[in-house]
Amino acid sequence: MTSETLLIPNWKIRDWYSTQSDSLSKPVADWLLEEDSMTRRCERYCHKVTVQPLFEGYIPASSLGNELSELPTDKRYWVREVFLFGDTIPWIWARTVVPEKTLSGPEQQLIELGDTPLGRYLFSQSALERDYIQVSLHDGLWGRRSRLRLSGKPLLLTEIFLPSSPLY
Ligand SMILES: C=C(O[C@@H]1C=C(C(=O)O)C=C[C@H]1O)C(=O)O
Repeated sequence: MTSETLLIPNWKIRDWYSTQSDSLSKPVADWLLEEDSMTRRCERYCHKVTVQPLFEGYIPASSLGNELSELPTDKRYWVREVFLFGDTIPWIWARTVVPEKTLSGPEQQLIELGDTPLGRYLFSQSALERDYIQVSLHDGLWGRRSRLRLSGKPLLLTEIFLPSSPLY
């Protein structure tokens, strides 16, 4: 299955709704409620994790869906969408939305990640906090949305677990 056939329609992300987490089986909950790096978790299930950026750039608030209600108002937002691969298999589609005000100081590195997994930066920062994790089930695919903070500055991370992911 090529990555092109796995594009997750953004409208699904914009119309995100959370699913009652009490409906989770333990194996699925272990994945979705992972507090540590998802990249590091995936590395336990393959030889190499790689990330393929699909989109990186600034977008206005008007292009965000209900992600806007989870983030402070800002002039524009840095959006990064990637596929995360376990060896050659696409396992996760991820979308990160970062208010421009978050991109101050060392967080400016977030716009220079390229094919470096976001987790390599996030989990090297002592000032990383996770406000919450919401879980969701869209068309049979489990997903989670985390609001993270770096030195108190927020960003929103949505991860959709693709059919070949070891979560299933
Ligand atoms: C956020 C992490 O990194 C992974 C890589 C991402 C990226 O490179 O944009 C996004 C989400 C994760 O699946 C993580 O390791 O927890």
